[in-house]
Amino acid sequence: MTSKNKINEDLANERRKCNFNIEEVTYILDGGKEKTLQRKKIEDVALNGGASVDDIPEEYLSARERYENAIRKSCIYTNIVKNEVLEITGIENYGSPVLRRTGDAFFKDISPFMLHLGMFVPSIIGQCTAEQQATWLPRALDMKIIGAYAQTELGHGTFIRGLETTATYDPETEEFVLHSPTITSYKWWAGGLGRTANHCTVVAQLYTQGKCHGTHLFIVQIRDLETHMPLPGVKVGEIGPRMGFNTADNGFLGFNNYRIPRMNMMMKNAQVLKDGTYVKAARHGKLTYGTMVFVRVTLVGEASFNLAKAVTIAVRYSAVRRQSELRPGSIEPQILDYPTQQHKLFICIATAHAFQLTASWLWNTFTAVQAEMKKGNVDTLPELHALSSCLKALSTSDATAYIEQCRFACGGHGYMLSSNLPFLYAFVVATRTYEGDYTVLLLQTARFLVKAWEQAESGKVVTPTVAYLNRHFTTNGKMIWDNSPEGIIRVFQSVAAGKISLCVRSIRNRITSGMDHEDAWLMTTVQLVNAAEAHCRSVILHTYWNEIVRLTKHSSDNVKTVLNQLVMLYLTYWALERTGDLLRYSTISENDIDLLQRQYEELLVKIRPNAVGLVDAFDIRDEILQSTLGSYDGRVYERLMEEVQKNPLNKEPVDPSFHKYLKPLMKSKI
Ligand SMILES: CCCCCCCCCC/C=C\CCCC(=O)SCCNC(=O)CCNC(=O)[C@H](O)C(C)(C)COP(=O)(O)OP(=O)(O)OC[C@H]1O[C@@H](n2cnc3c(N)ncnc32)[C@H](O)[C@@H]1OP(=O)(O)O
Ligand SMILES: Cc1cc2nc3c(=O)[nH]c(=O)nc-3n(C[C@H](O)[C@H](O)[C@H](O)COP(=O)(O)OP(=O)(O)OC[C@H]3O[C@@H](n4cnc5c(N)ncnc54)[C@H](O)[C@@H]3O)c2cc1C
Repeated sequence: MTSKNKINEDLANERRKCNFNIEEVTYILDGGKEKTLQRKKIEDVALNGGASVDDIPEEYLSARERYENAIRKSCIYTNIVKNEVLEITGIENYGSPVLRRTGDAFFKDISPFMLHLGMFVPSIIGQCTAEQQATWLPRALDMKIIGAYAQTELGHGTFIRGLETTATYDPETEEFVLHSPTITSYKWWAGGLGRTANHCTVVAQLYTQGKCHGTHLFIVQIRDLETHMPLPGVKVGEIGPRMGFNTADNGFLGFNNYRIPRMNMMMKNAQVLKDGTYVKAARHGKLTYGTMVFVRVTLVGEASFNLAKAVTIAVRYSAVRRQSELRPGSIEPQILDYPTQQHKLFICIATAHAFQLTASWLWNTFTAVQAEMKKGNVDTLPELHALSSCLKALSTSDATAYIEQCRFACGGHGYMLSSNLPFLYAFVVATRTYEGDYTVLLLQTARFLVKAWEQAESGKVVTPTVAYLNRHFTTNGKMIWDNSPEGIIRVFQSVAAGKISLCVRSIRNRITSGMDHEDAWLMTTVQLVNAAEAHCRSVILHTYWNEIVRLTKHSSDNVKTVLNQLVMLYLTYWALERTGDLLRYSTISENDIDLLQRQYEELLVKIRPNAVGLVDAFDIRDEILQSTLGSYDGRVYERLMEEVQKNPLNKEPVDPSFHKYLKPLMKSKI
C-alpha cells in the first residue's frame, strides 16, 4: 500500500471493532437492497470519470469564474446523466434524490440547474394539463429549455396572496400581459433565474374580465434561445453575494407589459377560456401551492442526507484526532472517546436515521394523497399540508443545529472550507427559510391542530397523526410515566395534546375578554408554535420507533441491537431535553429523570465501538463528501497539507502586494 491509499490506523481499528453488518444497515436506510444496488450503479456510472475534480477549488475563484465553472460542471453532469445514467435507470429517475445527491460530487456549493429539476419541472408535472405537459415536459427534461421557479418578490415571500406581479388577460389577442407595477413586485431570489434560465414558472395575480382571481402559475420565456438575451419587456439579473448558494445565480425579474400566450397559464387546477371566462379550481383552493408541498416533502430527506454527510465527517475525524491527556503521561485519547464528544455526535447519527425513515414514510403519505386527489378526493390534503409543513420546519431546523454541532466537534479544522462543513451549514441553514419559513410553517400546522382539537373535543374521531387527541379526552390527569419506547412516545403525545389544549384555552379566554378571533390567535402564536413543535416531535419519535421495529424484523441480532440503541438514544435524549414538559404533563419523578440520564450515558458507551461503522453505513462516497477531514481513509493531516498546495496565494514565495504596499509602509517614517 502506498501512503496515498493507506487507511489511518485508528480508523482501521475502529472498523475492526464494529460488531454489526454495515451493508444491512445501508439497505435499511436506502429502503432495501435493490435500492442500494441501484444507487451504487448510478454512482459508479456518474462518478467514475472523475469529472468532479476542480484543478483549483471553487472557493478560490472569483464570482464570475465560479459561476462559469458551475455551469461547466452542470453541463458535464447533465450529459453523463442523459447519456449514461438514464440509459440504465430509466427516465423516471431524472429527478430522483439519488441523482440529486450524486451531483453533490460535482459541486461544493450548488448547481445552477438545481431549481430546474427541483421546482420548474415539478411545477409542469403538478400544475399543467396533460396537453400542456406534452408541450413543455419533454423539452424541459431534455434541457432544451431551462427553467426557474419565480414566486417570491422583493416585498413578499411568506404571504403569497400579497404578491403584486399581475397577469391580465387580453381576449383580443388571447394573451396574458405580465406586469411588475412596483419595485416590491420584482421577483427576487429564484435559483437559476439570474443568468441561467431561459424560462421560468411565474406566480402572478390573475386578472380577467376586470376581476382578480388570486395567484396562478404561468410558464414564461424570458430569454432568447439562440442569443440568451433577455426578451424585450423582461428585466432580469443576479441578486448578489449570499451566505451560501453562491453558484445558484439567484435572480431578480421584472416585466413591462410583457405578453405570453393564453395557454402558458398552467391550467390543471383553474382555466381561463378564450373569451376570458375564469373556470374555478373545483376541488381545493390551495392546489396551486402543490409544488411547494412536493418540495417540502423532499426537503426532509435532504435534511437527513446533509446531516449524514456532516456526521460522517465529524465521527471519522474524531476517531483520527487525538488530543489532551486523561492521566499524566498517558497516550492522548481519540477525541471520540470523550463522552461529551459522543453526546455531540451520536444524536446526529440517530437524527439522520430518524429523518431518513420519516422522509420515506412522508413520501409514501404524499403519494397516497396524490392518488386520492387523482380520484377527486381532497379530504387528506389538510393533514398532508400540516405534516409536510411541520416536518419540513423541524427537520431543517434540527439539521442546521446539528451540522453546526458537527463543525464545533471538529475544532479549528472544522472551520476550514476544505472540511466541507461550512458549505453544508450554509446550504442547510437556507432550507429553514426557503420553501416556507420555520415559524410560518409551524403556524400552518397549528391551525390544523386547533381544528383537530375542537373535533376531538366534540367526540369526533380525528385523523391518524392526531389520534392521540381522542385519548386526551378519555384519560384524566397527567399521563403515567413509563420508560419504555411506547411509554415515552405516549408521554410526548400528551405533551403535545396538553400544549394544544392550553392554546385553545388561551384563545377562548382572550375572546371571552373581548378580543376578536384574529387578535386572540395572534397573541397566542408563541404558544401555538411551541405546540406545533411538540406535535411534530411526537410524530418523528413515533415514526422513527415504528419504522425501526418494522424494518428490523428480519435483521441479524447485532443490527437489531445497534439500531435499537440508536432509537433509544434518540428517545432518551429528547426526554432529557424536555424534562420541563414531562414534569408538567406526566407523572415523571426526579428519580425517573436520574434513571433517564444514566440510561443515556450507558447508551453512549454502548454505541461508541460501532460509531465509525454507523457512519460508514451511510455509504457516502468520498467524492460526494468532499472533505479533508471525513474521507474513508482518514488521511486528515495529509489532505489538509495537500489542499494548501492548491492555494493560489502560495504559488509565489513573495506576494506582489509586498512591493506595492507593505514595503512602502515599512519604509515610511511616523
Ligand atoms: C432533483 C431532485 C430535487 C430535490 C430537490 C430538493 C432540494 C430543492 C432545493 C431547492 C432550493 C431552493 C428552493 C427554494 C424555493 C422557494 O423557496 S419557492 C417559494 C416558497 N415560498 C413559500 O413556501 C411561501 C410560504 N407561504 C405559504 O406557503 C403560504 O402563503 C401560507 C401557507 C403561509 C399562507 O397562505 P394563504 O394563502 O395566506 O393561506 P391561509 O389563509 O394562511 O390559509 C388558508 C387555508 O389554506 C390552507 N393551506 C395553505 N397552504 C396550503 C397548502 N400548500 N396545501 C393545502 N392547504 C393549504 C391553510 O392551512 C388554511 O386552511 P384552513 O383555513 O385553516 O383550513
Ligand atoms: C437560498 C434561498 C433560495 C430561494 N429560492 C427561491 C426560489 O427559487 N424561488 C422563490 O420563489 N423563492 C425563493 N426563495 C425565497 C424564499 O422562499 C423566501 O425567502 C421564504 O419563503 C421566506 O419569505 P420572506 O423572505 O418573505 O420572509 P418574511 O416572510 O419576510 O419573514 C421574515 C420574518 O418574519 C416572520 N413572519 C413572516 N410572516 C409571519 C407571520 N404570518 N406570522 C409570524 N411570523 C411571520 C418570519 O417568521 C421571519 O422570521 C429563496 C430563499 C433563499 C434564502
